[in-house]
Amino acid sequence: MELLKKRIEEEGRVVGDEILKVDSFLNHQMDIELFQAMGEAFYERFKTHKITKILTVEASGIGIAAIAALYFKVPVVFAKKTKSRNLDAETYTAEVYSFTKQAYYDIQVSKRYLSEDDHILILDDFLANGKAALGLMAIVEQAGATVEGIGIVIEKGFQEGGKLLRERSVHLESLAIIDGFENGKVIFRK
Ligand SMILES: O=P(O)(O)OC[C@H]1O[C@H](OP(=O)(O)OP(=O)(O)O)[C@H](O)[C@@H]1O
Ligand SMILES: O=c1[nH]c(=O)c2nc[nH]c2[nH]1
Repeated sequence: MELLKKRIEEEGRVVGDEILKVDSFLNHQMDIELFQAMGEAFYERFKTHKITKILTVEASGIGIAAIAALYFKVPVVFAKKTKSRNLDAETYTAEVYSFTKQAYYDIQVSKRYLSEDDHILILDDFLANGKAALGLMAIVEQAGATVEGIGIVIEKGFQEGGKLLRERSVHLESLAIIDGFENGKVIFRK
C-alpha cells in the first residue's frame, strides 16, 4: 500500500537490527485517516471471504481492527493479555511471547465471544516472529471457528512469522512488507 509505505519512509525510525518505530502514526499516536484507508484496503483484500468477526490482541491491534470493522460491519474481539476481575472465568487461552516486551503472556478470549459458527479475520499492526498471530489462530481453533485470513499492517519479512503463516496456507495479506534495514533506511519487498 503506497500511502503506508510513504509514511514508513518519512516517519519510521530503525532501532537496532530488528525494530521499526512507527509510533507517530501507527501504535502510539494514531493517524485515523490513514487507518481508514488501511481498513478499506483490508476490506478490498478479504471481501470475498465470509467474515463474522475480527479478532486481534491488545493493545496495538485494536485500533486498526476497530476501523476495519466499519467496512466489514462485524464486531471486534480482542484477546486480553492480563487477568482481571471483569474477564469471564471460561476463556480460550494461548501462550504468546511478546517480541517487543520480551515476556510471555497468556492471551485470553472469553468463550462467550467466539463460537464454532464464526469465520474470523485476524488483524494486527505488526508481524515479526508470528507468535501473536499463531496464538490467535490457536484460540480460534479452540473455539472450533474458522480462520478466514490474517491481515497485517507491517510485516517484517526478515523475521520468520510470514514464512510460518504461509506454510499453513492461510490467506495472509500484509499492507507493507519490509525485507530489511540498510543504513537506517527501510527496504521494502517489491
Ligand atoms: O509476530 P510477533 O513476533 O508476535 O510480533 C507481533 C506482535 O508484537 C506486537 O505486540 P506487542 O507484544 O509489542 O504488544 P502491544 O500490542 O501491546 O504493542 C504487535 O502488536 C504484534 O501483536
Ligand atoms: O512498533 C513495533 N515495531 C516492531 O518492529 C515490532 N515488531 C513486533 N511488534 C512491533 N512493534
